[in-house]
Amino acid sequence: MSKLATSYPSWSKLEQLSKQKINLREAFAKDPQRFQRYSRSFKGDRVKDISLLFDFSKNLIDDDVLASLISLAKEAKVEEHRDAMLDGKPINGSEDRAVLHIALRDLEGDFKGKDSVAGVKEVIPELKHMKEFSEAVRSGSWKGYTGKTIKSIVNIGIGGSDLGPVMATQALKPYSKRDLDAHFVSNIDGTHIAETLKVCDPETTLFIVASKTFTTQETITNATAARDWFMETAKDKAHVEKHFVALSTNVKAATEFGIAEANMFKFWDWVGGRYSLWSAIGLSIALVIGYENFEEFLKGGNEMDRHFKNAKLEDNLPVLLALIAIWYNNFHNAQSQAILAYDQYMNKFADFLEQLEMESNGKFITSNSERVNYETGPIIWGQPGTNGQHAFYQLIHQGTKLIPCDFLAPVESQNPIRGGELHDILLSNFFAQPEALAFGKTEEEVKKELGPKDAGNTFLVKSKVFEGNKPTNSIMFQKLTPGTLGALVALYEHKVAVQGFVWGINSFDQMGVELGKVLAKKILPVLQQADAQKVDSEGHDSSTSGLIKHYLSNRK
Ligand SMILES: O=P(O)(O)OC[C@H]1O[C@@H](O)[C@@H](O)[C@@H](O)[C@@H]1O
Repeated sequence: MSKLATSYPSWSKLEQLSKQKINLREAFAKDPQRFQRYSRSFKGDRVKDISLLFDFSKNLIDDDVLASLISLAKEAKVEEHRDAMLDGKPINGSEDRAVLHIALRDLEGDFKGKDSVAGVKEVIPELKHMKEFSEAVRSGSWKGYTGKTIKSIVNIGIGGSDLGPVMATQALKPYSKRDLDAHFVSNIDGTHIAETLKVCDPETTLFIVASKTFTTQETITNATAARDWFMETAKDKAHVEKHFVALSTNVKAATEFGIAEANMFKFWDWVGGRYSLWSAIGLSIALVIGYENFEEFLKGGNEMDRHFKNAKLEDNLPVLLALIAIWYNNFHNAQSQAILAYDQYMNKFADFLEQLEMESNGKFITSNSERVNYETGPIIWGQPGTNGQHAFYQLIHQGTKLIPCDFLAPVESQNPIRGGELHDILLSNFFAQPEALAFGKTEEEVKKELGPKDAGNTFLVKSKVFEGNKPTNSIMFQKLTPGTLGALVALYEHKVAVQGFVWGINSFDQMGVELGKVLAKKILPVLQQADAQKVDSEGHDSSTSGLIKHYLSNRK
């Protein structure tokens, strides 16, 4: 059973340690080996193109802090929780489910403990189905109802059934089949599907209805709208099977929607939505980058799984990433964390991590049903570099909030424009920003720089001071290959799990998304009946009633 994290001896020790201010200028000056001491490298042993360098030396840590964070992980039994997860124990207690996204990428059978869990043995046959189907569509042997090759795919899904595929297809665009357009429709705002259908041809479009539960209102409604649009041209229901496939754990509901069993790609209840891009939900990824590349992506995830299982805590990348974030979240009052990827292909990476981290760890109840008396998951946000530099970095450098940042960048660009000049400029920024954040600029330095003419202008001088001491992680990877992306995603997945283990919460349910859904379902009939009189009898507060009535009396 999980305890309150504040009950661990190391928690109090860390509270003490957080009172001693670590100054990064002094720490680096004192220790020429600081980078060597606080960085780790990681190489794939099966997927050879994976090579990561994780530098955490620009953090407000020293050996004492690090040792106490590691002790905290031990006291919270992170290794035992990890092993229970990898063994397929039902660690998602509120739903009594195993948490086995690792099984989806365990192609070589490294994790035996999970094999008795129902569904695990179906992973490989289901992958075979995805392989055959994606190859048929990509090669052109799968034809639409008029005998034409598929030119567009439209993934209709939301949350985990959207964000992972969107992020990964963007990230791996260099590996994509350029003559196959991929679209993603998620929002129930009719604009999303309308604008997508405008650029699609019913004869050459394949719709992928992606929904774990197959009950999600947005997805089922958008899929129904897509089917209506398709039927306007195709007329005959029998043509649906050439143009609609389903990705789901709910075979019954997908069948009721009219999707033939042969066009269903299954997964299992032990795959959480935000962990589902490795499952059938990744079909759009396989279609875009090809099955072999998709498999490399899976293998990259598995490289990180084995590292997570085998590396000692001091060298374990997900553990270190998690503990460092806990250090700021719980001992320095940091409310948020920024994800800053210096790779344009990763422009959806922060969006993806938003769900991964915030839906997983935005919880106030421990697995022991106690209310936590400490902060849990931070707010995750970000934009790719260098765009963010010209937008919100001002606040990170000189604002009043502490925002720890993860900087990520590839050594090799996929697009070495002007002989690599643009990439050098990009990377010069990737190196410069964490340096500026860590070391800042003192008043003396500002005065010196301004020279005698302006050094007496106090407001100017003070405005130009950078206090520095802002913590960052830097993660460099060789190149954004499918394997590397797999390893990076798994790195963050396990980071989230470790944090949940320390905070004693269940990172694998998402009860907090339910209440709003229930209330919306109650309000919808009132909007459909357009009965403004009835609104008052529905028992809403005056604000909600007022807003509904405003809508009903003003809509056309
Ligand atoms: O894949 P389906 O079942 O449509 O769910 C889509 C999304 O729904 C949300 O409310 C959350 O529960 C997410 O975790 C999930 O990914």
